[in-house]
Amino acid sequence: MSERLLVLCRHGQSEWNLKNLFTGWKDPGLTELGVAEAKTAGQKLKALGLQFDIAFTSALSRAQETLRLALDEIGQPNLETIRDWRLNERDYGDLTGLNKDDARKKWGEEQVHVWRRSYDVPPPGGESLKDTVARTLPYYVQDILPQVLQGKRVLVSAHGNSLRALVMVLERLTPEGILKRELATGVPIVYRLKADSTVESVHDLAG
Ligand SMILES: O=C(O)[C@H](O)COP(=O)(O)O
Repeated sequence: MSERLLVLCRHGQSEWNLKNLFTGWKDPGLTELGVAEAKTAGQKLKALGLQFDIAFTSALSRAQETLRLALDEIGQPNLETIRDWRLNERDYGDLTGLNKDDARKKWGEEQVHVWRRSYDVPPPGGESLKDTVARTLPYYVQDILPQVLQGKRVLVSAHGNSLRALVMVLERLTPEGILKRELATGVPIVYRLKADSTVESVHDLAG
């Protein structure tokens, strides 16, 4: 029986995560901690005996670098990898580059939380989670899911909000449910899917 294995992993801490800046489509590299988180992610997957047949990542270097470091740990440095902008972080629009605490002081805690975590309220000039779902979900359905259903073991290295978009669909979360769903940096989530593409099991490798 095929495994129908799908692992989603948010990139390790980036330079802008450390500085607490809205990042979106900007392309900072990983911090030392981010590098360590990426390696730990690979070690955890290896410890579970997981191997992969194909990987997907975004067009941004923090996700690509996380994938490279994790695959080195797993012992699959040359795994076939597909990069696509549709897995990029949500575009944070006019907030990009601003400090998140400064934004809270300027617009208030509640407004900033709505921009960061609501389903359909976009930050000024940027993408809502709904807009992000509108590009990541078709990509998942057309390019990633068929590989999983064919029995390929799939690893996806991407971003907090592009992965929240997929988690919302996989875990059938409501717009209220996704509000509270946080993805930690460098923590793989291991899904096994049923033949009908719904989730059979989910295992968050935090801690
Ligand atoms: O783009 C960013 O700033 C982060 O990667 C995700 O930020 P968030 O947790 O504020 O959505």
